[in-house]
Amino acid sequence: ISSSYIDPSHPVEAKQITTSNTTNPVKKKLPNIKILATGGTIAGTGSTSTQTTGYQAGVLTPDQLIEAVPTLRDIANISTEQVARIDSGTSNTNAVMVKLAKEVQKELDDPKCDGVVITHGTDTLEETAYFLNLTVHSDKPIVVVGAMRPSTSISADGPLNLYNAVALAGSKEARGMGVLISMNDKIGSARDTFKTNTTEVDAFDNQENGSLGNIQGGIPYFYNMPIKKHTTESEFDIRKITEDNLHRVDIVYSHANDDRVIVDAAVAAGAKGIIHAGTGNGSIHEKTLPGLKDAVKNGVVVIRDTRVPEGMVTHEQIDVDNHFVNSGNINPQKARILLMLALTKTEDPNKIQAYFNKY
Ligand SMILES: NC(=O)C[C@H](N)C(=O)O
Repeated sequence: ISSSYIDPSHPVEAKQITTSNTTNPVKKKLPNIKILATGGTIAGTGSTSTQTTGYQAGVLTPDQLIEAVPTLRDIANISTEQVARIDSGTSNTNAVMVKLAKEVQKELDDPKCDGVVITHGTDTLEETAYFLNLTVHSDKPIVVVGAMRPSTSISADGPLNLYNAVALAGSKEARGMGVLISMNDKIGSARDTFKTNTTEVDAFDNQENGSLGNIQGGIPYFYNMPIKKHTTESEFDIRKITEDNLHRVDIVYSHANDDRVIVDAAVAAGAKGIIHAGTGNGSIHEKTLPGLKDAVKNGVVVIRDTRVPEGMVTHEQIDVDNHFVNSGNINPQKARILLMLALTKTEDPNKIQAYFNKY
């Protein structure tokens, strides 16, 4: 991999590599895959081959990414587009997600396109993937992929991750599975996959929700399918959503000695929704609770979620005393995505609870 990748001793300026819009002459039997690039570490460069933190994300163009993996041409007809060029930890926004989702929809609506791969920074990859899972309408494969080491690193993980993602996007097995996250030879659903490690290559996991499968030798093997509704069965539709439709939703992280200050600040900032990442089974500190009750009185929807990675917060019905919606087993950052979308339809906590049960 590293020999076909950029020589780490000579970090290359974007301009020095010939970029091209001309892909291989179309080979009949290969799937047509669109790569939509958004930046991230997969397109990042460092100043030495051992720099694995503090590098610059989103430097390489998508054509540079595919030039680094020549065997991609053997498995797909690839075309590329740069949708954003950001570090997803510092610069991802609702606007970027909306723009990307509209692009994904546009590509998949083209009968000639067989699947889409999105290259993305890993920090907020799970949020973008879940947004796409709930808003794009297509049963064609949609695969989101990133890397933990920059392209210039020894044993960079980007090339194989990208190869696997393209193989997955071109497979018939991935059809109808919703948006998939493919990293480190694993396949996970956008809903149930999340980042669990700050720097290691094996940074994404599904924990108790389980993975969907693995990729070996460029072949995807599925063992499970997502049970929660997605893509073609979703009530949310990116063709009808703009950035302006998405209300402010804040996440409040609970802790010992907590109080209502952050909740009040969120309400003052105009939040229409608050995800309360409580302790344990969605516990809310007694000093925070009055703030959340007042928020509800002011028309804010409160989701009772947890900061604990596994287990669920009592499901299926709202907290009748306080009109808080229970999150089920979705983590706070994904709950923010779902609540933003739910608020485009209703402010009724009972209806929003139904969305949390379904998606
Ligand atoms: N590994 C990565 O991609 C991290 C990077 N900060 C990003 O999210 O863009």
